[in-house]
Amino acid sequence: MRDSSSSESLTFMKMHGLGNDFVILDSRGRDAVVTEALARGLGDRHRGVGFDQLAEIRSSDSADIDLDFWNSDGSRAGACGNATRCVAQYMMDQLGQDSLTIRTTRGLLHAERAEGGLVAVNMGHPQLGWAEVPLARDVDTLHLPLAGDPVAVGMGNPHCVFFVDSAESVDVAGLGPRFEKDPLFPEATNVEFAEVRNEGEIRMRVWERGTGITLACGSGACATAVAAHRRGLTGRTVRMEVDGGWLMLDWREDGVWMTGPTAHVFDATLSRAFLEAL
Ligand SMILES: N[C@@H](CCC[C@H](N)C(=O)O)C(=O)O
Repeated sequence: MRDSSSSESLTFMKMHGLGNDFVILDSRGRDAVVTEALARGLGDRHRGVGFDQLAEIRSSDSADIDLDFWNSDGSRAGACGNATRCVAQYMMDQLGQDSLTIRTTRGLLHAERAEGGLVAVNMGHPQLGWAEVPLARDVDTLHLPLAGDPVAVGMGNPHCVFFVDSAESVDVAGLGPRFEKDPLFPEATNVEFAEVRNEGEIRMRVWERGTGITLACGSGACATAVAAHRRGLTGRTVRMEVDGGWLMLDWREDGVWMTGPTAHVFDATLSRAFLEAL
């Protein structure tokens, strides 16, 4: 999907990782095209294309690519694990490489092909201090002063992880937006509900900041694995079942690795009329 822009139209890819779905624009070799209005317009599942996140690939002078993310409400996201894996798959195929370096606002990330056609990405070291998450004030990130005793973890974006007896019975649509905008999180937060099945397996459901319920959240899966290990509930390696399938998480010396599938659904072109109406 190169040569993706002209004054009249804009081509894009639709990909997903476990049903966490993305519109991806390849803007290498040209000026960035994404604005808040474009993200919101494209993110509309009725009048646009629909996505959980929009990712824009840019030329990089310090990595294979630079990568920026937006949520469907037009807000910026500092990290998106599943979109990073999808873009890595696309770029590794296109460049004929087995690994890729990606510069995001989170820092330099490393992705590589994994067994069985899966893609792994090192999402970096978790941010465990209150100011890094970020939180509004100095509190213990392992026991937030909120109902339900959640854990806060930053993965380049904020996460609030609740441990529950049954993930299936949680009212994610009701509780998610309530905690997303809690004043303890000055930049709002993603909200995860995790049921630890055993020390190597977690069931997790998620409410994403700026998007709502999604079938998977890669950075949320990383944050949940970190929170569970910090609480002494699991080892450093876990299998995680999300609504869209399974992810593997491994909190290593060099960061939190996440491995899972990606899918390229279609390529298409936005009409000039759509772009002009934004
Ligand atoms: N789906 C993502 C996370 C997307 C960003 C999030 N909604 C935010 O605003 O931080 C993932 O796979 O990590």
